Amino acid sequence: MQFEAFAAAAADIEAEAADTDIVARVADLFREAGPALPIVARFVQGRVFPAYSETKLDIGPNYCYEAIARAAGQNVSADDVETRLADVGDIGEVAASYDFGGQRGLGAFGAGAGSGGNGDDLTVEEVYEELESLAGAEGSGSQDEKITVLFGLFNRCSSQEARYLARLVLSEMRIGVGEGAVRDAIAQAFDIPVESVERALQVTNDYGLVAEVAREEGEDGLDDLHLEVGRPVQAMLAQAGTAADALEEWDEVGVEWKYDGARVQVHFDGESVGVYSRNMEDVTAALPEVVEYIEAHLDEPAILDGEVVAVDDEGEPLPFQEILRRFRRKHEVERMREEVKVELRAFDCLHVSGEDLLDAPLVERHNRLADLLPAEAVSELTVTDDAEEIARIEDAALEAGHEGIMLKNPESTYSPGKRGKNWLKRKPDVETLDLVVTGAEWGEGRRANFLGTFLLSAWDDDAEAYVTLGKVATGITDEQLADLTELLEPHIRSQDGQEVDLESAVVFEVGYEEIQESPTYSSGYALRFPRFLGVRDDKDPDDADTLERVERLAESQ
Ligand SMILES: Nc1ncnc2c1ncn2[C@@H]1O[C@H](COP(=O)(O)OP(=O)(O)OP(=O)(O)O)[C@@H](O)[C@H]1O
Repeated sequence: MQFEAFAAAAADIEAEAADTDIVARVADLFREAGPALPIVARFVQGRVFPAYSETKLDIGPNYCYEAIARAAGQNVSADDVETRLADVGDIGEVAASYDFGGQRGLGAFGAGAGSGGNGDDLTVEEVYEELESLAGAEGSGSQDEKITVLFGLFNRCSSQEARYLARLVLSEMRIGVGEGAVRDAIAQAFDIPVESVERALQVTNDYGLVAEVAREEGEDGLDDLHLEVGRPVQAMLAQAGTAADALEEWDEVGVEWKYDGARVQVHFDGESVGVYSRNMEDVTAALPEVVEYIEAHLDEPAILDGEVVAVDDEGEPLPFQEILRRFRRKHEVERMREEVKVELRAFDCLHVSGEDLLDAPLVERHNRLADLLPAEAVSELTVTDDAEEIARIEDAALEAGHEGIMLKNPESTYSPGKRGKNWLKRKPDVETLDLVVTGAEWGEGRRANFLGTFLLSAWDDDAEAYVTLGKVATGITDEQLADLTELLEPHIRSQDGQEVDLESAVVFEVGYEEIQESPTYSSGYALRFPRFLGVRDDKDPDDADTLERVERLAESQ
């Protein structure tokens, strides 16, 4: 495909406003692209190489300005280019403003310039090959080489071509084509259901490949694409959520500790290990412990998802920043290794021995994972419908120095790159409330001799009275119940069946997930999912939180 035709299409696309028109125009471009289709499918998003590719252009803006200046002619310097850029703010526009064709033949830097003027037959494939060679240039003199290659390209560009070449090189394509638009355009161009294209993109992460397979082999070909060890896929992501949300959505909840480390995808082909970061960069060299651990313990080819955590000498977790230090100082791995130890906590398994598990339910994937590695390297997954148990796991996670918990739909498949509702991250209560206990209920059965459920209140200045906010029964051990009963019994004012009325004397610190407006309690608010955190022995009821603070917190949520 002529680069001029690509540039013309890019200009058309840029001029479209509506998403459907953009998709339609991109689909046309894909149909016209011929053998250049895989390249065009990336260029149109401003990408030269596939997202997972190790090859990066890695060219500083200054080199691009220099190349443009050289192509523009002897009177133009890189500084001039930069000054113009400061005025217009778009490198494409700056590049398009020079008349490269008119300058041709001045050619002391003639690389690649020989053939032409405007309308030169520069093809998309040639642009790609040149950029690939440029990305490969290493060592001393490589920057000069890069400038020369780029100069050669600009020198053959019309003004429209220069506009999109400059933007492509500096990763500033910005013609309004995102991943979703390319996905939809592939589906439209080759008449394939969007879901098939989407799935193929998830497993390959390669827009060029998917576009080509869609055209050549249709839906069946796309369905035949699979995960490949060594080709990272995007990580499944989480939304913020609460235990109450999870219990409302699903019959049961898969609960895991949320480790505070760095996300990694571990690829093992049976012999060697590749470790990729959340944005799919190869971080194998920075994490030799992970490589050694996998080599020593994993017997089958597999793709695992997990977190690397930094630990101290006792194996206690260290803050996330420690891991970042490892990534930053990757040239000093051996020394850093002495300073900051890292360990893998795998929590998912995407592929084992040639079998893709993306469509298997979480519980099955986790079982497969548990079969592959020693328990120490695998997250513990508890499936439960019990709010108390979730609270206990959260307490244990925080106690062990971790960030909180993850709540996962046990039935859910693995969706790469999706921040959906099947994974919820629950971080600990940011705010807590100190509330006065104004009532309680006697327990039942084994707990009949203990006060069990506690009514929580805050002082309302206007009403000059305590108003109720909710009842807490979660987060309390049997032992604590005995102590609390002993503490509160002397303050019982009256009793009606199971329910007791208490004088204001004891203050509880409680966590909660949300404050909702609600007619259920006399304050007009209700705490969602309140949890007992402790008795504030150090506080009198007068020092407890007031309705005013509750109102403020409710507003700021
Ligand atoms: N057991 C676990 N299961 C899934 N993710 C976990 C687990 N433990 C720790 N994590 C980390 O938590 C992240 C989930 O939150 P999210 O997808 O929003 O990522 P994030 O944007 O990096 O958020 P955060 O800053 O909260 O980690 C994962 O990317 C992973 O790095």
